[in-house]
Amino acid sequence: MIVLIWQRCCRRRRRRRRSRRLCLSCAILSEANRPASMLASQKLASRCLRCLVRCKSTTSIGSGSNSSRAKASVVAEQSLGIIGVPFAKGQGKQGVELAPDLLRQSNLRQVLQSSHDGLVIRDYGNLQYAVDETLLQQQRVHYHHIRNYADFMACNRALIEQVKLMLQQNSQFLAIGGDHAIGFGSVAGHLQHTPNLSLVWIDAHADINLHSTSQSGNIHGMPVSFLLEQLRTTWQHAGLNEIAPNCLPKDQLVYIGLRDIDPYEAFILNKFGIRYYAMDTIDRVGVPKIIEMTLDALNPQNKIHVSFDIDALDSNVAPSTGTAVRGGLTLREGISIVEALRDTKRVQGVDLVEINPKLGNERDVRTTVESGLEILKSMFGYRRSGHWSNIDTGILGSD
Ligand SMILES: NC(=[NH2+])NCCC[C@H](N)C(=O)O
Repeated sequence: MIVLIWQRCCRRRRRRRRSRRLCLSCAILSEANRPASMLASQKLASRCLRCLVRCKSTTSIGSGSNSSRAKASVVAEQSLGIIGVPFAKGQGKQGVELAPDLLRQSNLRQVLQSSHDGLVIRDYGNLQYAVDETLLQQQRVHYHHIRNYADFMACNRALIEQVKLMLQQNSQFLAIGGDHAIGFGSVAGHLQHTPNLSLVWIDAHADINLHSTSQSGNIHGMPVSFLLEQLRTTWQHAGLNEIAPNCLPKDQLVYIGLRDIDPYEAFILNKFGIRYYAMDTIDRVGVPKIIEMTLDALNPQNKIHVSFDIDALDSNVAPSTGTAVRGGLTLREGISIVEALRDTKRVQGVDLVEINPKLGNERDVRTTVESGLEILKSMFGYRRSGHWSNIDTGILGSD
C-alpha cells in the first residue's frame, strides 16, 4: 500500500515538473506577457503537457530571436486561429455585426478549450478593412444594383489575407460572422492556402445568386457564386483572378439543410449538377444517410471547409437570425453532421455566421448563441460519447 502511494506521488510530481515545460505555441500564446528574454530562455518540450500537442516544428527561439519570428515558424498540430468578421452589409438588418463579441463574452474560448483540452487557441480579434477608390468605381459602373459591393469586396479581400495568415500559424481556423457574405473570403483564402479543398455549406439558403439573378440585391445571398469556376464569368468586373485565383470544383461542394432556394438558384444547382441535400431529402433518408452521401462525394485526400449558417437550424433553436426559415435541422441533427465531419480529421476551416443578437427577445438570443456554441463545441472536439485525456489514469491503482 505504502509503495503504491509513493509510486502515485512520484508520478504526480514528475507530471507536475514536466507540465512546466511548454511547447512553442504555449510559450508564445499563453505566456505572451512575459518579457522576450524569458521567452527566449524558455525550455521547450517536444511534447507539451500543457496543451498535449506535439509541435510540428520545435524551432529554437533562443539565440536572441524575437518572438514574432518564432511565432511565424510554428504550427502546433491542434491549434485554432479565430477571427471575428463583424460584417453586416451583406443584408439589411443591423445586429449581425455584434455576434463575434457576443460569442466571446459567452465564453467561446472556454467552451472550445474544455471540449478539447489539447487545442491551442489564438484569437486574432475582429477583422478591419478599408474600401478603396477602385472598388467604389467597380460598384458605380458595374454593380450599382446590388447593395454594398465595395464593402463586400474590401472585407473579403482582407479576410482572404487573414485566413492565409491564420493557416500559416495554426492547423485550423474559425471565422465568426457577421453575415454569410464573408463565406466568400473565408473559403477563397482557404483555397489559396489549400487548393485541394472540399466545401460543405450548411444553410437554409443556397447563397449562389448572381448579381443578375438576386431578387433582394443582398450579397449574403451570393458568396458561393464567387467561388465556382463556372460562375466566374458572371463576375467579370470583380478582378477575381487577382484576389482569389483558386476556384472550388463544383463536385467538391455539398449543401446540407436547404429549404429556401430562389428559382434561379435552383436552375444553377441543377444545371451544374451540384449536390444539395435539402430538408425534404433529409426527411426522407435521414441524417446518417446524408452524412454518408456527403462523405462519399468529397475527395478523401482533400481538407474540408465547413460553412455553417445558423439558419440551417430550425428557428426554435436558432430564432435570432435575419432570414429564418421554419422546418430546419434540429440541434441534434446539426451536431451529428458536424461530429461526422470532424471525425474525418480533415476539417481545416469553419465559419459560423448569421447570428443576430438584435433580433428576438433576450431568451431567443441566448438560445441562438447556445446553439451556435454547441455546434462549434462538437466541431472542434467535444464527444457526446465521452473521452479522456490528460487525467491521472493511475487513479484506480495498478493491477
Ligand atoms: N445567408 C443567408 N441567410 N442568405 C439568405 C439569402 C436569401 C435570398 N436567397 C437572397 O438571395 O436574398
